[in-house]
Amino acid sequence: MISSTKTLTLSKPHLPQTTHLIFVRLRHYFKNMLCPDLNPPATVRGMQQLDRAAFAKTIKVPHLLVPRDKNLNEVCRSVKKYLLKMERYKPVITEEYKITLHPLAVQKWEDLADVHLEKLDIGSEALVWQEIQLSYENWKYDEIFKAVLPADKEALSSFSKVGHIIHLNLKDHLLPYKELIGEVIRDKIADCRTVVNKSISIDNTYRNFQMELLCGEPNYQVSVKENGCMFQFDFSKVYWNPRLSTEHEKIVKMLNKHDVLYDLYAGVGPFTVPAARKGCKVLANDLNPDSYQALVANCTLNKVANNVTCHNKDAVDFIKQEVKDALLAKCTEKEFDGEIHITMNLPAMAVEHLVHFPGLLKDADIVLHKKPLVHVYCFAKGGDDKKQIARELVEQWLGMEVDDKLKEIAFVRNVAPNKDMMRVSFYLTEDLLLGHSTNSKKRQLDEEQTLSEDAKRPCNLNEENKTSS
Ligand SMILES: C[S@@+](CC[C@H](N)C(=O)[O-])C[C@H]1O[C@@H](n2cnc3c(N)ncnc32)[C@H](O)[C@@H]1O
Repeated sequence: MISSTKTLTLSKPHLPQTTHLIFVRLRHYFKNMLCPDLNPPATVRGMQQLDRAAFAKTIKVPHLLVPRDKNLNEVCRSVKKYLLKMERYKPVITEEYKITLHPLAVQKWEDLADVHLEKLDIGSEALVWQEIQLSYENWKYDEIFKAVLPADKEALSSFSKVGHIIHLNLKDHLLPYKELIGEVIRDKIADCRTVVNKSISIDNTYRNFQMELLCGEPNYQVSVKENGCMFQFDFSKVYWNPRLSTEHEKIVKMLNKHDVLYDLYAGVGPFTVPAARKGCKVLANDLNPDSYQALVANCTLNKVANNVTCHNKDAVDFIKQEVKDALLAKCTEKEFDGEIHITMNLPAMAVEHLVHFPGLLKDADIVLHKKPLVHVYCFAKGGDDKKQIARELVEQWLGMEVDDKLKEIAFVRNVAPNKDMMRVSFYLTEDLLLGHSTNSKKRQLDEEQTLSEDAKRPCNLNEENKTSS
């Protein structure tokens, strides 16, 4: 089944601010969570093995018994805002001419004064308190987690849905509850068949999450839709992050039909495939053989294989061979009226690979007609000015300042406290590519030989994977 990928954030109760007091009060007044009777039984707190039966409870709530000779629909419309709304609970029992009202909103007949039931010839004797049975079915997953998980610790805040898989990144204090959390999510989220948690032991050269199955089928082959394209891949073997869909879209929107794209860490194709669908010619590369296979397959799936050439190698080799050859051809091609874009989305180490661009075309006796635009991603940690941190990282590895080359520095997403993923978009100028502007910083780095073999190694991103979700 094809499904879109998304990130779900659990609702958090928040306190009213003075200026919006009345509005917020109204909005939250009827929130079921404020009414202890409507919450799951207190006895479920701390439950680690899901016992659905333990959620059963009987409560007394107000009902309107509508006389049989009245128009039930008309009465329902009048009291609509006072209905008891709960998951899988029908507040109007047509056969019995009975309407369940919210116990916080209606405690006495006068609470219904504003709907003027007397005009419908209904008197106060119609309001009665009767028992109803609630069960596990009547609560959403966030209400269940609020009732079960430790009240004094950080709640489960968000998770991602990738096809039929729900992907969690549980904090340590929630690990004892992981099976329960998995089961509740599978029960409550439509289309969810598998729930996984990011595991602690990490081998993440290829940026795929090491995951532990919490419940459901051990089937990680997913089909997802993003930016109008379909992607199929094994989520346990490749990188896919639904939180990046907006960023992918932003880059693809920058591209025009006659542009070319060099996608250095292409993954399964979220830049490559939509770009090729626009008509761009794409050179795509990924080191992970599983990503490469999925990339090739996704190009075929989306009928864009003719526009894409895929490679499966280290990005450093790709820069020095395919990108170099392509730049030599495109930058000097007078008839080429498009732009050249280079995407480098491997935030933990792509900036290091920038060191291979200065002087990349140095032996060529050419005049460049185009300035390729690089979109490089990085993590900016600490400090207040993340744009400045990102810029300095790029300058450090490029070995020069980027004042005259900069197009944009953009915030992409927050990955951990005080750590943001950023994009620096800058032009590779003729001076840079021909090696005329390499400054002492680059020479110093070269001399120290810190970059030669190190920058070719596949990344080891333990730190990022511990914190980002
Ligand atoms: C953060 S993911 C980005 C994937 C995709 N572009 C996206 O936006 O979702 C980084 C990708 O780089 C690949 N990768 C890691 N090290 C690499 C290297 N040295 N050379 C080329 N690709 C590499 C990983 O396999 C992974 O697919």
